[in-house]
Amino acid sequence: MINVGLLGCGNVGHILARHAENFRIVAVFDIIPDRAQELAALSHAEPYADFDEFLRQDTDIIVEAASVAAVRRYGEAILGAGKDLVVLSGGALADDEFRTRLIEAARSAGRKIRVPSGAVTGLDNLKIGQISPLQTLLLRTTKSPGSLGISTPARMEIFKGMAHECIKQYPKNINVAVALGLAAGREADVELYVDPDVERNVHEIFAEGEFGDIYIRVRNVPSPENPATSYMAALSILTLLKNLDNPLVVGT
Ligand SMILES: NC(=O)C1=CN([C@@H]2O[C@H](COP(=O)(O)OP(=O)(O)OC[C@H]3O[C@@H](n4cnc5c(N)ncnc54)[C@H](OP(=O)(O)O)[C@@H]3O)[C@@H](O)[C@H]2O)C=CC1
Ligand SMILES: O=C([O-])CC(=O)C(=O)O
Repeated sequence: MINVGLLGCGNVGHILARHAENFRIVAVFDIIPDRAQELAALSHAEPYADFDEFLRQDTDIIVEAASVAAVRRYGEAILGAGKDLVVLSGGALADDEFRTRLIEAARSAGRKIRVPSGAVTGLDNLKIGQISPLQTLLLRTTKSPGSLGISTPARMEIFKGMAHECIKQYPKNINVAVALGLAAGREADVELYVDPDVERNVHEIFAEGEFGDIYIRVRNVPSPENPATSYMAALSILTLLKNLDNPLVVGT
């Protein structure tokens, strides 16, 4: 059984706790200690208000489901402590200098940084872009205005540009764009829309290269406690944890 340390006790943290079947959450940490206490009670884990103490616990892997800021603040320490790290807030890796440092910390410690597919599909074979560069990589995301704290009567484009700029402006909403780029070996262009007529978080991926072209549309059900976060993101981490020890690896 894999011992997991959970960094971030919000919406995704709760879904993981409710479905912890082939792993055990042993330690939890959140910037808000009451949230850690509450989730610890639900998952039979120990809550920690002190991050260093959290890190000293007997965990194999730390799952980050907190924020871009949390990855930046704690990522290197987690790897340095000899733990693997699952990064859901992959937007933190848009910063070249930080990403290089984090990868170096993982290499030195002989550990892995795992970026789950999160709220999209297709990361597996978009990796062919690392071999045969993609000419086009575009993510068009549409969410409800309320999930971004915006009010508008009609569909509205709120961002158009590169992923590393978009994640600076919307760090809780477009981590998927950075993950796409990391998989494909080139940064994604992003168009971000809010639309009062959508009830789902819609991610459309357009890619083109020597291989041909791809169009993927993911129409995600928002998760119950945070409509900006798709339920699929939590399922993606559960799947990653389920397969960690599986000798059979399917998908590129
Ligand atoms: N890659 C992907 O596909 C996806 C990524 N995400 C990302 O995953 C993360 C988790 O999502 P979700 O569970 O819905 O978010 P929530 O806001 O529901 O939960 C996050 C929890 O982590 C806490 N937290 C934030 N920063 C820190 C920190 N520095 N140290 C400790 N705790 C911290 C939050 O506290 P507080 O509320 O005070 O900030 C909150 O309690 C978000 O960053 C989100 O953007 C989400 C969906 C898809
Ligand atoms: O959950 C989603 O649909 C995407 C998301 O919030 C993110 O990538 O940060």
